[in-house]
Amino acid sequence: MDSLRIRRPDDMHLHLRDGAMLRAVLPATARVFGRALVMPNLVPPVALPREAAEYRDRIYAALGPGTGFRPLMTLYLTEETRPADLQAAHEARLVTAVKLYPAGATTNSASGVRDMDRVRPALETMARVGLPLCVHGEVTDPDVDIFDREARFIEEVLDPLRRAVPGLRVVMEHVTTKDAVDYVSGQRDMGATVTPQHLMLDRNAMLVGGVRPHYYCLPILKRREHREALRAFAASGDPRLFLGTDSAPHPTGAKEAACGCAGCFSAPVALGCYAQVFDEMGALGHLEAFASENGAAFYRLPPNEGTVLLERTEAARIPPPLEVDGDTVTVFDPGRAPGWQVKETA
Ligand SMILES: NC(=O)N[C@@H](CC(=O)O)C(=O)O
Ligand SMILES: [Zn+2]
Ligand SMILES: [Zn+2]
Repeated sequence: MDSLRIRRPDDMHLHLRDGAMLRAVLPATARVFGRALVMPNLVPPVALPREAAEYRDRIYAALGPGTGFRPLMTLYLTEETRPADLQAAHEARLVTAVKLYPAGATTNSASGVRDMDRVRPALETMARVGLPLCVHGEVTDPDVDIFDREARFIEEVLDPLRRAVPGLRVVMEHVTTKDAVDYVSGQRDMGATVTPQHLMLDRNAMLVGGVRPHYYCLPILKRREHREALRAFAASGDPRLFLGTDSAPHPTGAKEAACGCAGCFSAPVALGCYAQVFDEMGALGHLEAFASENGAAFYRLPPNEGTVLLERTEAARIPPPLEVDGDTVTVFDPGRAPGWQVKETA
């Protein structure tokens, strides 16, 4: 098979940022994806319905006319979030999900949750009205090794939370471990996203022969056996798993620094990277469900109209850095040609 036409996909985990960065990175996503679940970790966070509406309007303004792209908005859960606001934002169809960041877990998570008991009423309201919770699944205890933080989160936070609030639909975002795969598979009311980098790379790629800051993201790349578990899970066609790039642009200067920040800007090459992985796994037949159906079904949205045509190619090139505000944003490069690229959209 040298080309593959699939229904237009959705990116169910995307960072668009704001201002000049938003304008620079948005076209790469809007060209390929029908919709994207837009993460709320701006500074300050998108925590109130009014802020989500204003952010949505800024995204539409940056998009300009003539694209069919639609941002799906999220709210940032804080210990001050009012359950009534969540219900109203859900009923007005303003937001598609609510995002839980454990305080301090990742980029721009300082306003996140410290004490899960304080958000229990919000979670109960969400379960009642059918508003999903997306989680950044890492504990933040400084005594827990960074490579163990996802597994510990499942045990100590995620499973207790799901037992305490039955019926709450939860997406474990950017899964990185076999532990997450083992937990998610077989559960009801659960979804999971996985990024291109966690399917393609392990921690050796980041650390052997020199430190590669453009591979540094959170949760951090793990050892190979975890990557293999993620690839097998994707190749299995499990309907719980769907496409969420976690494309997370940062200025090149902020990544190539003594204290570089976390996030890979993968949007321009993401769909080709996923296709490459499914191809390597002999599972291209499951790519369309992963990219274009499972996420929409989880969020109870109709699938997109339209299609994208992917072609197998030796000539796929990683695009040059984008220029933003006197700096650049470096595009994720998995270190081998993605092997597939988007030829056209219809
Ligand atoms: N994944 C990352 O490493 N960074 C994301 C935040 C996140 O998704 O955790 C970002 O906003 O930069
Ligand atoms: Zn995250
Ligand atoms: Zn993210």
